[in-house]
Amino acid sequence: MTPRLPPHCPGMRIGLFGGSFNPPHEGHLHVSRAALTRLKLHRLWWLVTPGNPLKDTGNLPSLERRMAACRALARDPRIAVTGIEAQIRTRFTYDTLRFLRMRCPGVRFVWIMGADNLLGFHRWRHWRDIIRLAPIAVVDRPGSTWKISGALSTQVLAKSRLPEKDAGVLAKRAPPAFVYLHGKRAAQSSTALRAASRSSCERRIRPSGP
Ligand SMILES: Nc1ncnc2c1ncn2[C@@H]1O[C@H](COP(=O)(O)OP(=O)(O)OP(=O)(O)O)[C@@H](O)[C@H]1O
Ligand SMILES: O=C(O)c1ccc[n+]([C@@H]2O[C@H](COP(=O)([O-])O)[C@@H](O)[C@H]2O)c1
Repeated sequence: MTPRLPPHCPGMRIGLFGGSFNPPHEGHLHVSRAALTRLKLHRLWWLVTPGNPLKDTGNLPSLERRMAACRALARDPRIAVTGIEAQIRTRFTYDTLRFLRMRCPGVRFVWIMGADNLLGFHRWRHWRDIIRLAPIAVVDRPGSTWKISGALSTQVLAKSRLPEKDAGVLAKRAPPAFVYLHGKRAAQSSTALRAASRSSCERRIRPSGP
């Protein structure tokens, strides 16, 4: 199947924001707005993963369900919700970036992720090659800020780090190029939302006492 991609053209600056989105939440919107504004992007594509290769995906809702929830939340005309990775039959960012670079010549892609993902980035398949395929922007997240300085990936990326004030030119830089975006942080997480929905469900089914 030839994947259908959101509208794009050479010269466009497009952020790629991969995630499980199980479920999507305000934190995803916060990252999206920060990336669009501070990196001066024209568009942001949410890449809803068929399943993170490093997570247990046994209870992951279907791609269709997660994409529908993403569409309901991301009501910004600059954000496109996509299932590109399922269409090209991969779960690996390296494959996705290679595919998109080949398929969309002239488009300036930037890989976007939260700081927690940077901590485990050295476990991603071909992570050192990913760094050469697209500039990377990391958005700060509560719980990860102070830990990232010790991360192997941060140390490798340090050589290519731009000062935060230059974030607006990241998309035009040849990779490797990296920026860490501080500022207002969002505390929301899918884990917390899943836990909240489990406990409200348990309260509903628990007998109400003697
Ligand atoms: N509040 C947040 N602040 C910064 N980045 C975030 C935030 N929430 C999610 N992200 C980033 O969004 C991307 C997709 O994350 P994901 O869909 O797994 O959400 P999550 O809240 O991290 O989920 P989970 O709690 O299940 O791990 C990742 O790069 C993650 O770091
Ligand atoms: O390519 C990899 O090896 C790899 C390993 C772990 C995560 N990723 C990608 O990281 C993105 C964020 O995943 P998640 O589950 O933290 O939302 C998502 O696009 C995953 O496909 C990619």
